[in-house]
Amino acid sequence: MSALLDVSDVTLRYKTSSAVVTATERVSFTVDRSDRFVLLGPSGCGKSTLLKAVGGYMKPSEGKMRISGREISEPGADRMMIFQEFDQLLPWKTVLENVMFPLLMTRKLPRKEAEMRARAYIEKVSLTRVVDAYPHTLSGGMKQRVAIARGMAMEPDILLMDEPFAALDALTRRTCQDELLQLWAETKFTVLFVTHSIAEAIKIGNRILLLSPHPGRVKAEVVDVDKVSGEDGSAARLEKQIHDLLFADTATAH
Ligand SMILES: Nc1ncnc2c1ncn2[C@@H]1O[C@H](COP(=O)(O)OP(=O)(O)OP(=O)(O)O)[C@@H](O)[C@H]1O
Repeated sequence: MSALLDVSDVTLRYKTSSAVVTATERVSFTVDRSDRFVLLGPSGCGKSTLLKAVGGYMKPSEGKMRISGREISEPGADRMMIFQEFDQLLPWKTVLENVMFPLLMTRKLPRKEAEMRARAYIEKVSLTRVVDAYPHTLSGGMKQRVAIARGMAMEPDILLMDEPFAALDALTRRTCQDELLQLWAETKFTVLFVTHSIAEAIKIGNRILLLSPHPGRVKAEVVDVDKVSGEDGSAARLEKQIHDLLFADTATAH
């Protein structure tokens, strides 16, 4: 069976008026259906850039990206992005209207079905009681859950999440991580998740791709994370192993 997402030897560059910045170099990985695939690496290694490219917002300078066998050339409703920022919702629309918005914009569903679909996903993220509220009346965690409901309601082939919980306090962050895993257990969606937190990568991912510092290159892939971190004390051991892998060069350089 071929992979849902196939990233093959991808180099991503930014060309500014004064310089060319190589964000990632010859990165390859594949994501299968129902994977919780994490891109992990230090700040500046190109994780967000990779996600942007998978989203279709940036073209590789070299290499190819395919989703369900089709080359990625532009954004599409088969890939929904969820960002870190709390301001990704439309402030003049209610929670319900925000979740319905992409369903209507892309003409995926007629209004009545879109509303039913949106209400179902709002319930999944436990926000039914604020369905008619405006974003400015919600906490950061609630706004992120609305963004997740909006992405999931489109039932895309893959959800692209760029450090969605990074700006939350520790307790809310843990709750949101637990909720995401609960949602995954219910619907087995596919997610490509960016983080620079090793602990978050181990908690969220079943596979983790480790990227080197700028420019990002693949250092290693950790597979079967569920199995490893399910055993007693093994999450802590895995966290240390990943830390050592990620920072091996830095340690020897100093
Ligand atoms: N619009 C841009 N123009 C020029 N260079 C950019 C642009 N966006 C990012 N970069 C550069 O590309 C590299 C990768 O950035 P990117 O944001 O993808 O990294 P990241 O791993 O997601 O980092 P962080 O965890 O801090 O968000 C960095 O060197 C960054 O300065």
